[in-house]
Amino acid sequence: MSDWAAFHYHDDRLFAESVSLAAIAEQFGTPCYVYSHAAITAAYQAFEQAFSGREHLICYAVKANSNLTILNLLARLGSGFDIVSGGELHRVLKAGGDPRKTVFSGVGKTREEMRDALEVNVLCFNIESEMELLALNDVAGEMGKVAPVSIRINPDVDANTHPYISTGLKENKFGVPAADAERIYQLARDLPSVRPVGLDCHIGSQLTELSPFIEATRRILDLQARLQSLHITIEHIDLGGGLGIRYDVESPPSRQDYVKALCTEMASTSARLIIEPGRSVVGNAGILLTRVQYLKHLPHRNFAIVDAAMNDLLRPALYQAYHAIQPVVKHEGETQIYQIVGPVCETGDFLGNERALALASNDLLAVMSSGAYGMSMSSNYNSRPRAAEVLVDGDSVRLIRARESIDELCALENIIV
Ligand SMILES: Cc1ncc(COP(=O)(O)O)c(C=O)c1O
Ligand SMILES: N[C@@H](CCCC[NH3+])C(=O)O
Repeated sequence: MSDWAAFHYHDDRLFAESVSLAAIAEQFGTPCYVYSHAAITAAYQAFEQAFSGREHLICYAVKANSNLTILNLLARLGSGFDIVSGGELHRVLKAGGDPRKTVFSGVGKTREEMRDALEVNVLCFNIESEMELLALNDVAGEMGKVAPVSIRINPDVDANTHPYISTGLKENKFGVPAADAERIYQLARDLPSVRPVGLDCHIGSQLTELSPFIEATRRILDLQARLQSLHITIEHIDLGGGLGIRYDVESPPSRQDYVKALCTEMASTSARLIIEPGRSVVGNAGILLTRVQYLKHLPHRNFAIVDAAMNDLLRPALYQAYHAIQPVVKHEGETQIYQIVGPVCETGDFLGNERALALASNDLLAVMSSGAYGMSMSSNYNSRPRAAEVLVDGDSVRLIRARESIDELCALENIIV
């Protein structure tokens, strides 16, 4: 399935699989995230098939989209998970995910989160500093356990992506410098309650070329050889996530070419290959459905004020990220250039700039490529309840997260007089 194939026009009306988005807006209201079961399945299976027999594990990065139904769908497809918090661990377990196929990443795991993960025997902790290693050794020791660990290496490779989502440069907070790795692995080997089992790196997100992945893999393999000479044997190599998707005119490598390139680099080792894709599994499997409230035609600029905002989809405001915006029903009318903005009281609250559209009040728009880092980064800013989420499968559409109510927004607050 090609990237946007799940969302297609039929007689000028935009559909998700076999369901019209206008019908979804009618039934569930807007703003509403709409995901395609077929697109998620196809993306996952494209990764899976590309390994063609090589020992591997796909650990879907939960942060990209952590809806329980989506995690459950991926778990049933055989996916493992990459988590970065106790909250994400809880979601994986609740969704039926297997903790023994779960890797725990993140620079600031708390001792309580370590305990919870040890309790359920996660596959591996991706350790990001020496202090964290010592803390885990301590926690595991208290529990009478030995924690399996990988050290996340910062390979100092430029991912050529937005600076906020580049993670593998030496100035980034992630991982340990390659120069310190041998010493930290020896420490891990000698500590009583951790056991080094893997090597880990993740250089950034929305990468559109293979070369940084290849460069990072080579540096990791070099390190594996140096560890072997210290008699530290690595059972798995986790190369993280980061494969980009098409938002606009990008042409990232296919999932197949990406996996094949990693497998080629890894041909000399029998270590199991782990990848942690997030965006490339769910990004183009979701859209944000929103309705135009008001149009404001000014001499110098036209605004379309829609009912979704930066609290629903933060990426444009945070990274000036581009998301295509398509009419749900194409109609006649004068095409004008609009800034598509939300109701939030911030000038940075926009979903798209300079978009040529023929619009009328009450029109529906689809903000494309919103399946990853959309709902999972949403907030209640301006006391706006979070959007509903639905999953389309063929001609069926089901609510997978109800729209939040105003009462729920205040539920944890007390008035102290
Ligand atoms: C450790 C780790 N693994 C995996 C991912 C998933 O990345 P992506 O959604 O770009 O595939 C991220 C986010 O960039 C991450 O920080
Ligand atoms: N939130 C980012 C990706 C961050 C990846 C987290 N390591 C985005 O929307 O593009």
